[in-house]
Amino acid sequence: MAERPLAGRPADAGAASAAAAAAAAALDCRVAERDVELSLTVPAGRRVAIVGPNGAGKSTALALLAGHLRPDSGEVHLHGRPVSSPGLHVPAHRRRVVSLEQRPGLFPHLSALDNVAYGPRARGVRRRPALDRARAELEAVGCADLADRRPHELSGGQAQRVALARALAVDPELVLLDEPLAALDVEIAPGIRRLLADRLTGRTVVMVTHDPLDLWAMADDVVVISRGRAVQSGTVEGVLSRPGSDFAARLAGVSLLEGTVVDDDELRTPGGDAVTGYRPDAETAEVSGWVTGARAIATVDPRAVAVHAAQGPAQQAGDAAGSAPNAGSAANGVAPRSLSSARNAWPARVVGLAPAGALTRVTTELRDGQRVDAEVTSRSAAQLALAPGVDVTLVVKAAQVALYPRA
Ligand SMILES: Nc1ncnc2c1ncn2[C@@H]1O[C@H](COP(=O)(O)OP(=O)(O)OP(=O)(O)O)[C@@H](O)[C@H]1O
Repeated sequence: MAERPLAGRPADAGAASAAAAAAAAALDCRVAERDVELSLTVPAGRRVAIVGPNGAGKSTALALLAGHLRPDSGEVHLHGRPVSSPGLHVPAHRRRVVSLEQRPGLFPHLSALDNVAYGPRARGVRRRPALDRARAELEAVGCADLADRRPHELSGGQAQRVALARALAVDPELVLLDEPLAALDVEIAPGIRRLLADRLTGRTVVMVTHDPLDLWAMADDVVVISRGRAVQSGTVEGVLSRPGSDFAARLAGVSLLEGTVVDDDELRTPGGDAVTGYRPDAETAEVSGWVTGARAIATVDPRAVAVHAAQGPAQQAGDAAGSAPNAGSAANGVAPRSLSSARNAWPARVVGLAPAGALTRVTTELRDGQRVDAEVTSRSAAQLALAPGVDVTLVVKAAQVALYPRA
């Protein structure tokens, strides 16, 4: 089994330094001015994405690894060697760390070939082998025919390819990516993403991104940070299939509801809505976390959510279950029961609409303010006259609501 990135505080200092010594990159430090206190371990050959809301501390983590920022306390290790610790700071240019950012940052007065050869030359490689290496790296990113061009003669995508060649020409121990696709046109980005995925496989990479496509295409593991602290980590699939925060849920494209366990297959939200679903973890050891009164989360795929005019479907759900409907509404503040074991019916209010390809994404709020997105055809959105402020009932099959104990 692959080693996992380790986020959060290690149990003791001995374990922490052992993990740091074994890792390709590790930081366990604090930057007081930014209220950032991060612990992160990146195993060799893994590509770890750091995600989180604006201001969470993602760039700070990259700056600590690159050597652009000194921690107030704690340590940064690269390949088992401390590079920042009390009384020690190895400067950026003496770390074998390269960064790819939104701007390629090529030297404007040098050709593409000389830009790529610059790194090996600066590390003492003789001119001819440095140029040979640069040609091979340009070839590998599909830019062999652009070797003689200056940066201003390259398109944005070509410049980013040359920047990748330049980064890899120095055999870095660690590659940092800070949203390298963010400034590219949507037609260009997919090709560069594939190239990065291909060229960075097997290398040790820490990337910052806001795009879930990047996670699936380029990352092995993901660390979610919030307010300067790591709050969840694991494989991309593990984190996105079981998001522990609203932020991770949005990345995964699902809505997240929190509540407390009331039954084997049901949680209740703070607003009193019953959320009936299925438990993917039920057969595993984590079953122990599912006890009445414990905190729990539900994830809901927006495409599984049907939007109905307020109250109507609750009535229908009750009819379908053959029971007397007792649905309340957002207006009267009475919690409607989930009227059938097969269905959920939640009163909600529309708070936003946005195009989502051929569909319309409807963002709604339950009575306790928790958000649930639904994707409906634009025709349905028009027929229901959906607009911010409109009360609706959301209907979701239990089979499409995944329930988990809260970690
Ligand atoms: N140069 C700085 N001096 C002081 N505080 C800073 C500085 N740069 C960032 N901060 C603060 O440190 C915290 C973490 O910022 P950081 O830039 O690392 O977040 P981020 O997750 O990269 O955000 P974004 O997604 O907006 O780029 C924030 O509170 C921010 O305001």
